[in-house]
Amino acid sequence: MEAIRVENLEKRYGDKTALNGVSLQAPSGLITAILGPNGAGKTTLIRIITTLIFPDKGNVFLFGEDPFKEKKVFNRIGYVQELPNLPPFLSGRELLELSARLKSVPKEDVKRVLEMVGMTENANKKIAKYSKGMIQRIALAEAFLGNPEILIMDEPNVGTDPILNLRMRDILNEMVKNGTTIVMTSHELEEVKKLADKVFLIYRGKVFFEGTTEELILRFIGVRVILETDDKENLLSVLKDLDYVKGVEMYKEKISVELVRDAREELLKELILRGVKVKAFYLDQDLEQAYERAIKEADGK
Ligand SMILES: Nc1ncnc2c1ncn2[C@@H]1O[C@H](COP(=O)(O)OP(=O)(O)OP(=O)(O)O)[C@@H](O)[C@H]1O
Repeated sequence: MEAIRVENLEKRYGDKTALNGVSLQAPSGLITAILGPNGAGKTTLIRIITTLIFPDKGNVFLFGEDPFKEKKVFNRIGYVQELPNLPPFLSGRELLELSARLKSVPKEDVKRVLEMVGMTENANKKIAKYSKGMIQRIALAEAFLGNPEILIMDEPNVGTDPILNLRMRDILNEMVKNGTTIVMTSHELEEVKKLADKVFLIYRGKVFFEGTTEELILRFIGVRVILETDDKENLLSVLKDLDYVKGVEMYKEKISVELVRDAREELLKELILRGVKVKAFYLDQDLEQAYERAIKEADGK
């Protein structure tokens, strides 16, 4: 069953349409990423799911319940806002203790979440004195309080350093293993590629693509295999004979081979059979390029 279901959401700000009929489902116990260029409608969607704003039309269901009617469902959710605006006069620890009380989470959990985000040492400093990354860490810690069943994060990687990103990946994977459903928006495609089980690409208030990152790559780049060999001549002569090879591009050490269909196995067998010594053979996984092409297609270019 899906933890989050959104049906036909519409939202206008004056004459600006932010959401133009968005439907999506976030499957339970998986990580779903919402992608899209600036202004696509991602934050508007997250704000409606978390009931911070009302939609003009459409429905939201969290565990099958309407959160606009069943406020109790919020005890089961952790939420990280885009560019969190935390009270500067509190320390990180004070904020978390306050949140724990509001969420009816035992105070001891504050220690655990501070450790998770590496903020134990800085916990007693006032938020006013925190760096951007530290604020983000505390916002994440707040969302982790009480082990939420759904974790919703709007651009969690803004301001975070590579060490935290690495740690975050472990934390999120661990949470998912324990059954948490995660929904995040992000412009950090490398993080998305490593984390997301499913992505929704939003463009001008509509879902333009839904699938895995691999499917996004296959649809917008096609099947491209990257080969590395010291035996380029032999390789090229084999490739010339194969009707499923659409194009070949040469780079310094690599050769990119575009296929008309997913004939990876056949190609590898053929190369081995004809004695081409292949050092590396892998699918082109350039999510950034696939994303760029998807946006161009969405834009009708
Ligand atoms: N409070 C508001 N008043 C008026 N227009 C708004 C408001 N909030 C968002 N918009 C507009 O709605 C559209 C969607 O904005 P939204 O913030 O949801 O996009 P986003 O995909 O989250 O963008 P970003 O990647 O830049 O965070 C944009 O055109 C934006 O200008």
